[in-house]
Amino acid sequence: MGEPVQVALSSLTLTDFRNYEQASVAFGARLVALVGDNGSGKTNLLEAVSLLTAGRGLRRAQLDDIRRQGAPAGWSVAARVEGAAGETRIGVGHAPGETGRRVRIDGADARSSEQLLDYMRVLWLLPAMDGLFTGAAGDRRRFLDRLVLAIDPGHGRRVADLEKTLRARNRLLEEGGSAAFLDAVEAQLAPLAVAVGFARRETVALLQARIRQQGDLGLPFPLAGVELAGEFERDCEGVPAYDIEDRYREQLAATRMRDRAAGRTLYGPHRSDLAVRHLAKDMPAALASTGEQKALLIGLVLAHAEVTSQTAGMTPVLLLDEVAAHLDPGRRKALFSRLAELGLQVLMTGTDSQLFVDLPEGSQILKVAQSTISPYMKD
Ligand SMILES: Nc1ncnc2c1ncn2[C@@H]1O[C@H](COP(=O)(O)OP(=O)(O)OP(=O)(O)O)[C@@H](O)[C@H]1O
Repeated sequence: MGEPVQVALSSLTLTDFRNYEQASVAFGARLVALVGDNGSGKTNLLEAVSLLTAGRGLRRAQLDDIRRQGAPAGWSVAARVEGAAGETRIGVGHAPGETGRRVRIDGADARSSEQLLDYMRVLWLLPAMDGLFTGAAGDRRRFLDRLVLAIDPGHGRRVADLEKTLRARNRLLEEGGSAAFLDAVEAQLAPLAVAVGFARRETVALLQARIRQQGDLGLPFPLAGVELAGEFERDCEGVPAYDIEDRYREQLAATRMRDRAAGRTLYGPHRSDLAVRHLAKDMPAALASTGEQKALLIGLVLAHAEVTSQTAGMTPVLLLDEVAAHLDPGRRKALFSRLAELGLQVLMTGTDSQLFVDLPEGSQILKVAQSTISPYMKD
């Protein structure tokens, strides 16, 4: 496979987006640091970029909550992205009363946000993800689905359809729907479950392979062992897809009473988990120290960025919110040089420009203050 296309945003314009009334920024480098005080709008800027891809963005916010407080009309984010097709103008927006997010590509309305994945893949790490390994399985599953989405653009739609169909089954159970209706819904559910499970397994296998190779790179980030976990996953091991589909349908039909009593479907890929281990210590990631957990997550995201570059043929854009602040200077430097080696565009935030002194030559430091973004000048 050839070299991946290096994808990068060259500009971003925000209109009535969170704390920004109108702000524009030109990105002149792959590694970009955003420096600003607490509450200045750094994460909001990353959120704007995270909305330029399929999904609900890094805060999973309601579309109308994003609109700048007091703004009379809707919000929008417009960007220029350099990639295989040269420069493409992409944009998203929402106005009060509209049901979904509007997506524009080169001046024309796009059918769905999935189309944005043709131009850019985006992944993020946030302070809220510090507890990912110790927290709820649902958060890890969502994180995994985001990893899958960057590699396999159809995954978002499949997961959304799976969730919708599960809700339909749960509603039917609750309302005492007929067996025929339940049969029909379960017949829809089974292939979706198989497709979602299969896409997750593929991504996890690619990550496992990449992480094994990362061992040779000598990076100061511990290697993460990743595995899909859960009853459904266990039952699927070594079973051909068509058998899994049949078995899942049978299982659903046999557990209607139990699921009705529970008020939800208790078995399926919607209950799967991503099990992460600290390989060198041979222990679950949840038992590693806070710093080790952060480093594990960074290692995982670096491996994922490589897998995305290879499988999608384009480098992903990474959003690293307050990641630098938690690393010692040695690890920070190692992270910066690895990001530069991988040719990724990375937008990272911090409250202190000192955090970014070791950025390689040619990186860009921007200052975020009073809802404006400007080149950083030393005081
Ligand atoms: N819809 C909105 N309208 C106006 N302002 C908003 C809206 N939503 C959030 N804000 C404000 O945007 C400001 C910037 O938030 P943001 O999370 O980007 O800060 P930050 O620079 O990342 O700070 P920190 O370093 O504390 O994480 C906050 O003061 C927040 O109250």
